[in-house]
Amino acid sequence: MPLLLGCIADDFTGATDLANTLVKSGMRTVQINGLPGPDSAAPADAEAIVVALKSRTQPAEQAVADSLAAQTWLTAGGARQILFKYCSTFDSTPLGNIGPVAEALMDRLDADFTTFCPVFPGAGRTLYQGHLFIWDTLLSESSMRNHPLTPMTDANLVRFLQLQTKRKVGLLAHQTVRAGSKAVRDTLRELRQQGIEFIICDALTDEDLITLGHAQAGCRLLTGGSGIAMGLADNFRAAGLSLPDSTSSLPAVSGPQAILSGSCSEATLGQLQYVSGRYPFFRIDPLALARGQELVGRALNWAEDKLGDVPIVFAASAEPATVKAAQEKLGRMEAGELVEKALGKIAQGLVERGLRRLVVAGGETSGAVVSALGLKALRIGPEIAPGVPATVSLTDPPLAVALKSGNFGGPNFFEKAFEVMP
Ligand SMILES: Nc1ncnc2c1ncn2[C@@H]1O[C@H](COP(=O)(O)OP(=O)(O)O)[C@@H](O)[C@H]1O
Ligand SMILES: O=C(O)[C@@H](O)C(=O)COP(=O)(O)O
Repeated sequence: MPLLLGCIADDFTGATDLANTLVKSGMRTVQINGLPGPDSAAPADAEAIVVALKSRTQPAEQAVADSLAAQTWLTAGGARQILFKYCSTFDSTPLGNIGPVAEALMDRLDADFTTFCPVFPGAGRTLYQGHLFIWDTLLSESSMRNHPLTPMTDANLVRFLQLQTKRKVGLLAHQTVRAGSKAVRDTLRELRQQGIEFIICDALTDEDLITLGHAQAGCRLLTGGSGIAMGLADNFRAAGLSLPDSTSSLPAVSGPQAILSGSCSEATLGQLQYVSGRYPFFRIDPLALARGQELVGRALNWAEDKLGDVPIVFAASAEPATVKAAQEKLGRMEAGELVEKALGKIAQGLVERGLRRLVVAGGETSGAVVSALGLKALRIGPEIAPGVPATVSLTDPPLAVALKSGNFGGPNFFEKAFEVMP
């Protein structure tokens, strides 16, 4: 079966979230971590490939360059449609990177418009009249307003995306989505005739997302959260490209287990609280790292007699006031990088000491850890929680890995992850 769908995810947890949706919709999917070399071949049996980048928080120019390189590779591999995946909470800053990356992809693919829909009802993300809600709360009033790298303080995505682009941004409202795919297609055409090239799409339910997906059969580019992928497999089937059912079984991986967390999201803080006292816990303090304390070595010595069946935890995660204090001393990005580097080195040290089963919390953190470990590709398995699948790395020996987006999962997520992981 040839490659059908090429996806570019702006972070690593987002990539596994999308790959999870694609596998559930019946597409054989492989996740590639980081930019593939221009000469590396696309995996032969994948119908969908998700390239995981760390472009959410890069300078916009770099994010654009990496995204275009990923698109070039995917298109050369045969992808008929490109999906740019960003966060269901639209994580970005007024400077980008969602707008600039979408513009560059549109130009490259010669598309005259593209749609934006971060909606993920399973995780409580809905969009109504252009306003993004997290369950019953506007994005700007949710804990996302305190995000360490991309604080989100405007729930009106039409207004917010307009700050990132010179293209005219408009809205495809929920009434149209409810009216079905034909109404969506007609309205997209009308909006384009009015000179609107960036179209934010309302959606409240999985059904709405499927309608939006069906309406965009054959479009070269679409953008959104993982939910926008729900209807795409149907389009390929309808075009006569029969997809065999993908299997979500993974090879069993046994051995010592650990959790690495750099996520400061509310859900992660609750999940860490749940395991503190149950699992051995080592705290990483960015201020201590900045003072040059050899925390990585200490963490690995501490782990030496604890690595085993009971997961051990390394976490820098902290409440907003503590994060703010560290950022004021070190800088926002600098504090993040210090922590990410330390967690990456700890992950390397743990694998050298026999670690085989790993859960990472946080998108940026996952990017840093997976890159430090050189896990170039992941096979996607069963779902642990909405948006978080169990995966196994295509390395020798394989590692069982779960990459958890900051705000995903219930309070007992970590416990559940080790149960579901193969
Ligand atoms: N105590 C801390 N102080 C400052 N920054 C931190 C702290 N702990 C983690 N960070 C940084 O915060 C960022 C969290 O982002 P990420 O890993 O994407 O988590 P999430 O998925 O929850 O958004 C990372 O760059 C991480 O290194
Ligand atoms: O769409 C989502 O919410 C996730 O797939 C995602 O991208 C989350 O990012 P992090 O919270 O930074 O892990």
